Amino acid sequence: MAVKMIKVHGSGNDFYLLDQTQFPEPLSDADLKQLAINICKRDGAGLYDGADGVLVVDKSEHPQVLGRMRVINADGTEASMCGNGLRTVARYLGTQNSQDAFKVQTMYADLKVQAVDDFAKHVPAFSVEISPVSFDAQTIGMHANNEAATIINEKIPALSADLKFSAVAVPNPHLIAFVDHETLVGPELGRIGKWMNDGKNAIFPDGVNVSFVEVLEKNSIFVRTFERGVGFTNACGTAMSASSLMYVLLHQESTDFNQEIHVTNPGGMVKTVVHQGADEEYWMELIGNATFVRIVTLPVESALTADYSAATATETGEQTAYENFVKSLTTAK
Ligand SMILES: N[C@@H](CCC[C@H](N)C(=O)O)C(=O)O
Repeated sequence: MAVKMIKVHGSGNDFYLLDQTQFPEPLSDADLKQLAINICKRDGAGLYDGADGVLVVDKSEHPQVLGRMRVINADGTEASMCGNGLRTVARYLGTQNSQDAFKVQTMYADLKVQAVDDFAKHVPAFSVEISPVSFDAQTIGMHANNEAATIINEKIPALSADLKFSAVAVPNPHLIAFVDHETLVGPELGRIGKWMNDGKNAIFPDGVNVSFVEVLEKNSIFVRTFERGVGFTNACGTAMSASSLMYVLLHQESTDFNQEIHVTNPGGMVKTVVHQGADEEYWMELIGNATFVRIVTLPVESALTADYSAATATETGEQTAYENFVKSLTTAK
């Protein structure tokens, strides 16, 4: 049996999108895990250029929901949410069903998605809802500062003598520190990210996505992320949304809710808007590219045994358009 997948990305955070409805029977969770571990490997060991994860698309029985997204990280673990991935799944389901605005089922919530104006020619874009938000240590899976119930802009001495962190689930767990430029590009993010995702540490036993954020100017931030289950990534959509939330909450003297925030990352840029709902709950809009790079086909058995000799690929041409878009951002500065 052949499997068809689309290589997609949002801000260079790249995935294989796998529609389970193409099979008479969906792949088992064990097979999905093995597939992700195999095909996502980098440096020529995986399928083409590898990936940060696999986005599994399936049917949803929920009302007004066009499909369900599951996120399998490159190491085979499952994540509760993926912001960059959700935009590409939204594009996929929207095209299939000829709809522009609908909901997608994710692990903890049915999230609103909507097609928006292209970022540039052949750079289609989507806006997706990021929620629910929680600062609760138990929800985040955090055991820090003598079992503190929340950590918002506070030092965690076990992690760093200098940096202040905020821990937030959106709903996947994030640890965020606002830093200067030197720290942003320095080794500290890798040290903390690797350590907090080693599966042995007592602070985040289930791992956490760690981001360093530099404020560039009003409503403009740069976010660099070490992702749980992946490592350094070009961009993490939920991290950029969580960082935008912390930016608004911690910089109330100069910004506020409902304002557009420009978020740059090593792979490109997105826009975010932080909202506070009627019941005081926070939610974010994440707006960015949803690029389809190539269509890949190979026998399922080959994917499960990491044999890519029979794989075929058709390029869409969108990657060149995306790279030109990113170049134009640098030239515009
Ligand atoms: N890249 C994603 C987040 C993927 C999940 C993360 N690695 C986790 O385990 O929580 C995004 O764009 O949000």
